Amino acid sequence: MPQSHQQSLVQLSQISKGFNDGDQYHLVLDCLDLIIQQAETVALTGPSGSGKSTLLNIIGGFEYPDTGELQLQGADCRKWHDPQWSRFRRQHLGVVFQQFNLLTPLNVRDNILFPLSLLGQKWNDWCDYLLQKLAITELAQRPIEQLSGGQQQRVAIARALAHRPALLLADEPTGNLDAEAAEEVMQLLCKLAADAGTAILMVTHSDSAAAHMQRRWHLQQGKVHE
Ligand SMILES: Nc1ncnc2c1ncn2[C@@H]1O[C@H](COP(=O)(O)OP(=O)(O)OP(=O)(O)O)[C@@H](O)[C@H]1O
Repeated sequence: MPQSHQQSLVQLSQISKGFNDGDQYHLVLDCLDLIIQQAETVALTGPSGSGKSTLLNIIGGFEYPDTGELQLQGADCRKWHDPQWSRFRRQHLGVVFQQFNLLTPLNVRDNILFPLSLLGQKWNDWCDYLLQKLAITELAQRPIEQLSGGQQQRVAIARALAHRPALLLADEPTGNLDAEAAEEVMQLLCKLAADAGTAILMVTHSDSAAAHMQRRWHLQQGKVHE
């Protein structure tokens, strides 16, 4: 994949996306333009139903736009199909959702190892560092179902950053936590992403979570306002 220091990590040009609702077409994203630079952190806010998750899904290749251009690290993704998207996600993308999507039959360590093993990588010092910083070292052998919501959230963050992705997509990553835990997790997330050189695009309804990001975008009526 082509790369240079000046190259944007994510570039959306004139992206539109809508859904059929009965016999009505509902336009959700309306000719959106946006750029995310390498290692930049961005909060995405907006009313419920404004299209925040749809936008994240398009950038992650989980949904396709109706029209417009999407470039990731300079590569034109319009014609990508599953093998290319899967490869990009495995190598360059980390994802943290509100429902952590951890593999419940596995323990903490194996959940974090999983994305690495798909890349042919082994457990390494960075994994130990993630566990230590997230205060889950003691839980490494514990099955996921025996963890609290806050502990699972930390495992989800470790798993998302284990392969040092270029971009982390986070959808309400502190949505299940109380205010104090949310603040702590946001601080950790930002520090670890900075250590890994990872850019973040984070959907949130929380002003205090958004304040941790360098930039803040508000999505309303299909457009992003800064
Ligand atoms: N697969 C789909 N089929 C039909 N409509 C959809 C689909 N996905 C999303 N929508 C609609 O698109 C609009 C945007 O949804 P989206 O989930 O992106 O909003 P959101 O800003 O993330 O909302 P929230 O803050 O409530 O999570 C909503 O009206 C939703 O009903």
